Amino acid sequence: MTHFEYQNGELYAENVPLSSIAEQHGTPTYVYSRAALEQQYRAFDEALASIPHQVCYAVKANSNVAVLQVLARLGSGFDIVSAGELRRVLKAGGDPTKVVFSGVGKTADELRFALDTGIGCFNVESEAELRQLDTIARSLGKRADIALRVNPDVDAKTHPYISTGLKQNKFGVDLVTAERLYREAANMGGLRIVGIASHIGSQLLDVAPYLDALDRVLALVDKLEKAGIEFEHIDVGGGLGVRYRDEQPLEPASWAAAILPKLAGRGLAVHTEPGRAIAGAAGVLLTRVELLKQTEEKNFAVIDAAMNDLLRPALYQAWMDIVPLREKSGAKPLNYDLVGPVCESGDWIGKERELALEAGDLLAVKTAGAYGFVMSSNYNTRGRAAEIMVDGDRVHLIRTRESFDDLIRNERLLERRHG
Ligand SMILES: Cc1ncc(COP(=O)(O)O)c(C=O)c1O
Ligand SMILES: N[C@@H](CCCC[NH3+])C(=O)O
Repeated sequence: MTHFEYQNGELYAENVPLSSIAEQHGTPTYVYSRAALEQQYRAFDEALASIPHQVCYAVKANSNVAVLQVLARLGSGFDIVSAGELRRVLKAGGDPTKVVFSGVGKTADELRFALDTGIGCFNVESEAELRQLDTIARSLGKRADIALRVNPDVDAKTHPYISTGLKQNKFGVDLVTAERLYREAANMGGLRIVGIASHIGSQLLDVAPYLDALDRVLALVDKLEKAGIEFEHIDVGGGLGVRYRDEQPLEPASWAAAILPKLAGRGLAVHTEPGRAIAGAAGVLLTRVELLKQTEEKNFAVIDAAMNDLLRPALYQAWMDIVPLREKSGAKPLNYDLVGPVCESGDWIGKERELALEAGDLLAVKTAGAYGFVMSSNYNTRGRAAEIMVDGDRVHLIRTRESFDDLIRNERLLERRHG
């Protein structure tokens, strides 16, 4: 069930008409549904209920502290990739012992901070990181709980920019290196082996690559267990896709039903790191038509949301659904390219859409809750959008729109030269 639906020709978020939010808070504005976030988190939690498990929401998908707070209250763990994300989790009241730290470039300061915070697991992505973590942990008189992120070299059949489990990708360590490193890690005084991890890509629509990756990872687990190395958990990563257009994504329940038999009888807990599948359909981006512009070739609708607000179309040629906040009856649709005001030809949000538009119309870009606001920038000195959380009939402003003062606050004029 979606939490963004039309009632009497008006698009609602839960019990609130989105046009009232656009009128009160302006556009562009991201709007999230608390009920949708909760529903998706619970879908994963329940899908894995038959074995010990931890759902670690991938913070990078949508890191607003109110979003994290909603999930923390349900008992979610978190997959982080920076100290900044860890600070957000802590601010949101997340339990540090349920945090896993992924990422190919963790700095010494980040490792120290995460050790001091007592996070649940470091998902180590290289030999250099393994050695550095061991050294830092020993210098602090601690032992870091680790998993190696294994790169199983499987094709997740997704956009090349969001595929992560092929050997040409920068993520993780290959299976042969992982075996050697586990044996070495077992003798490192600053480390404690607790798990093994893999994450093969994002927006996956098929379970086959997960099963393929799992077979390869479990073969390594078997080898290492024979050598006396024991694991408490296996982290199967995130990556489950959502429907942007006509994709048929797997529900968490059918995904879990496919992978869990492979883990039966092993005594391993399972961790997963979904981002998009929890936050994607829980958000929309509200935007207004600034003006219409006809050229010889095209009908353009210039809207007030641009690539700096929502990068996915420009970066991945991603198709995202764009719908009016108020359905119009009788108006004749035309074929529009919906473009933003940024000075780049790649600045479009949708191409060749049949819509009946006038200046001032309000629109929603759907399924924008994941990799939306988090990938926004200040390009063209545009402030970042506001963010709103709807909860039943309540509307919470969870991030104010960035003002011009916010944008230039940290910049300094050169000091005048003396003499
Ligand atoms: C290590 C890791 N875990 C989890 C995720 C979340 O992916 P998704 O949002 O596709 O579930 C990512 C991003 O691809 C990732 O790199
Ligand atoms: N930003 C990507 C997903 C990246 C996943 C992180 N490794 C997207 O919008 O599809």
